[in-house]
Amino acid sequence: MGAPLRIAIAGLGTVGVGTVQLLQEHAQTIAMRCGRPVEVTAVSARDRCKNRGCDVSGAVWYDDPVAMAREAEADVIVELIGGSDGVARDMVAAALKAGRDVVTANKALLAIHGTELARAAEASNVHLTYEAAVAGGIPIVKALREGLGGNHIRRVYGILNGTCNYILTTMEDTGRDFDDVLEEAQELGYAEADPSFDVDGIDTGHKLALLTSMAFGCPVDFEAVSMEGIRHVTAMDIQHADELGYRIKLLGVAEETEHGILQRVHPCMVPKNGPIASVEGVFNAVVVEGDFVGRSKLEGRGAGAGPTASAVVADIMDLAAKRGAPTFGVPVDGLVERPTATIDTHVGAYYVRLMVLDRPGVFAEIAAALRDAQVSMESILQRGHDPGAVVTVVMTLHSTVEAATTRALERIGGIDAVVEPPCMIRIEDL
Ligand SMILES: NC(=O)C1=CN([C@@H]2O[C@H](COP(=O)(O)OP(=O)(O)OC[C@H]3O[C@@H](n4cnc5c(N)ncnc54)[C@H](O)[C@@H]3O)[C@@H](O)[C@H]2O)C=CC1
Ligand SMILES: N[C@@H](CC=O)C(=O)O
Ligand code: NA
Repeated sequence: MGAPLRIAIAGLGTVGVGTVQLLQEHAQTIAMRCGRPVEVTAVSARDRCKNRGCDVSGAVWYDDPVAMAREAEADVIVELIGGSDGVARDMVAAALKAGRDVVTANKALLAIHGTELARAAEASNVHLTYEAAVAGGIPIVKALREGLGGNHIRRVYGILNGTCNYILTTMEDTGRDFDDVLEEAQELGYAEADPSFDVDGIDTGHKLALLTSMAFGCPVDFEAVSMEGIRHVTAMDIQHADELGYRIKLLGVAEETEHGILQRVHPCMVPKNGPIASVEGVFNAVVVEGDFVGRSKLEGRGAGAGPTASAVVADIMDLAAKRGAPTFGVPVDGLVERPTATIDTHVGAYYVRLMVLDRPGVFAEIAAALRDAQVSMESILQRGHDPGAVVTVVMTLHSTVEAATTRALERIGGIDAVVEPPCMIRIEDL
């Protein structure tokens, strides 16, 4: 048995406590598989006196995680605090500068400062690993960097946020309200410190930016991700989707297109019998399409203490066993800038829900707007009939370039009788 791998953990919340518990519960198995034990020698969190249900009394306590990253007697620094700037960024930078390997679950940090931090890791000849940061317990970082490394990847997509998938499937199954289900996801430890990151698609965007870099060998470009969340999806849309043969999922999609790499996050209607629709609750799924492997799908829990700790510990074990890869699959100087495509070049079909005053002539105005924008309608249905009152109109549109759909919907939104901005959800054959 080799010398212990000493680790210092900053952040003892949902993921930090889960990680300590896993390391303690499976200490023997981990030591056997790595050829050396893993010891937690230092910890840092906000409140030293808090009872967390895990024993860290054998570790040195630091009030300041940055000092811990610099000074602790540790080989690996584990950052489980969160946030793209402030203390998380400072402590990761300090650890890398001090020549220590870093494990983090922080996708916000890497999506924004990933290239700079990967460069710092290379300069110190250490590793920066982040399996927990993308799709929680699913080993997608390892799969992309290693298992699928020989492929030319054309598209990577999936359900990357456990909170949103939990909200959408619970709303669908129980008819409960958005806010009520979000609160439950927070209690279960799924949501980000600021849950708007989850429900506005930002967390999915962070993860997608990391997947894109690994899949396409380009620098992380979070700014290029088009993001839309699930706040505007109503119980009515979920019901309509069901009637049309779809389920609604928040997807992140990164794909090679004729205009460049398109990174997009938005709710989608996917066929009920397809491989994405069946992914429920806190589960995530990531699909990778490679030229030699074809389509490969990984599914598992995307959030919560246990699954996330599983991924953090996998990274720690790789470091203990001296297995490592460049942060984004190739050294930073080998990452190649690619042209980026914008969402208005996306081509696809659409579901549109309109709230309109029930009066003659409205359909003609809608049809004219679609005609002038060269958008072809597949179906239109008015739900209910109540002259002078507001009724729901549901349309599906044939495959069209998004710029045209946007143009048509802007005009439709301006029609007097249309009383709310149109709700548009993309339809994908995934
Ligand atoms: N909860 C989840 O399911 C998942 C979370 N993550 C990521 O893991 C990280 C941690 O998330 P959670 O454990 O859920 O958060 P949390 O809010 O439960 O825990 C954060 C911890 O950081 C500590 N902390 C905050 N500011 C600090 C400071 N200035 N100095 C020292 N300690 C400080 C807090 O005391 C707390 O112990 C985040 O980056 C999150 O995005 C990633 C995958 C899944
Ligand atoms: N808030 C995130 C946590 C994991 O990354 C999610 O819900 O997926
Ligand atoms: Na993962």
